Amino acid sequence: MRSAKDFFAPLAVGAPTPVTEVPARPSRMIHFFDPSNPKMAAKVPDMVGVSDVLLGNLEDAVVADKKEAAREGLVQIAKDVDFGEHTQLWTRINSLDSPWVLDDLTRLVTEVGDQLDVIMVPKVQGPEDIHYIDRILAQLEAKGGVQRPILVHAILETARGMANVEEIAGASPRMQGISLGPADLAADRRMKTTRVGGGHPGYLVRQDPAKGLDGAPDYTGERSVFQQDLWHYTIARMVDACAMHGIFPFYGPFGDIKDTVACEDQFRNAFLLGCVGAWSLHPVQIEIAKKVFSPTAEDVAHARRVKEAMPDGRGAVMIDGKMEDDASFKQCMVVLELAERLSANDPELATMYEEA
Ligand SMILES: CC(=O)SCCNC(=O)CCNC(=O)[C@H](O)C(C)(C)COP(=O)(O)OP(=O)(O)OC[C@H]1O[C@@H](n2cnc3c(N)ncnc32)[C@H](O)[C@@H]1OP(=O)(O)O
Ligand SMILES: O=CC(=O)O
Ligand SMILES: [Mg+2]
Repeated sequence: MRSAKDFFAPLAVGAPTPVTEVPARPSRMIHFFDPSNPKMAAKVPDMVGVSDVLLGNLEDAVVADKKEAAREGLVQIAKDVDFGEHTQLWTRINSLDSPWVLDDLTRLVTEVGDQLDVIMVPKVQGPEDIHYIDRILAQLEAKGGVQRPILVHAILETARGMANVEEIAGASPRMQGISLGPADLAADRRMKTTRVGGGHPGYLVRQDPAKGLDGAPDYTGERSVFQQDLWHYTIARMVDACAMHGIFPFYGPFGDIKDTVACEDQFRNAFLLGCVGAWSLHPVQIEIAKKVFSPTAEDVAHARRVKEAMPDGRGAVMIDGKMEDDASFKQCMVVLELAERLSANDPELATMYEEA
């Protein structure tokens, strides 16, 4: 562990100074595209301003013989496309034990380092992986003359990464956030699922049997079942680790593209638990994330009323029959700050909140 006094010092001569606070930029959806897929790549310019984050994926879902094409495609996109002020460009590099990662980092940082906001690192096992990335990024930033530090986002998708999540979150001032990677995590944990995120009909609780006429349980009667959330523990723990270190938690992929209803539910669970965004794998998921990860007009209106009733955030008042005090005031401030930040980039949202 570095001492507190040199935590924010650059890790290579000539590298930019690390940030002391992670910028809170709108990141409701991290939209994945494969830069080696000409159809997807061609859509990137039109998605600027539509998606908060566009991520050129180099890892899983890109076949081995397309790895170089994906890397070069992303370099070209970063050079050609103006991402403007409101859309960030991220990449997901190959895993640290893969034959591609060193070239991913070297090529991208030295060639288009100033265009890249965040590098997502898959299968992070512990703080040592972030320390490795931290140092090599500093060396490459110095070599490429990169002006601002590239931030790092870890995917939580191994049991060991899960066990080390707090240390991962605090491993470097570059840490921007963490995403849950439910597909790899399920495999690594040896869960018996075959899906990319979301729930499972077999993971449920069943109502107790009613009593029969003889007072004994009637095991033949109808009983309600309630599907449970496979990811509750993991997301909640990730959210705490991120909040503790001032970085941002995200839900990852939802693979059932056609099930837009369950996708919205999964995203909303993550939002309510504290996540700021989720991955979008298909254009249809961008709108779902935008809807879910923007506070509702109703919540914004309520938060404003609480703020008006308690201008200094202290005391206790009744609003619509409910007690509000310092703690609910703070929750309202979280909602209002997010609404303000999002509406600064989104005139439609700004109008919706004005009219709320
Ligand atoms: C567990 C993990 O690691 S998850 C992260 C890794 N996985 C990914 O990144 C997957 C990204 N997404 C995809 O590859 C695709 O969306 C798929 C394979 C899921 C579905 O693709 P398709 O069957 O082509 O979907 P569909 O036919 O509905 O596509 C409609 C159009 O949207 C385009 N499109 C689909 N996905 C995307 C995308 N992510 N970004 C941009 N455009 C896209 C298609 O190219 C197609 O274009 P066209 O109308 O010009 O032909
Ligand atoms: O990379 C994401 C995952 O779910 O695995
Ligand atoms: Mg994965």
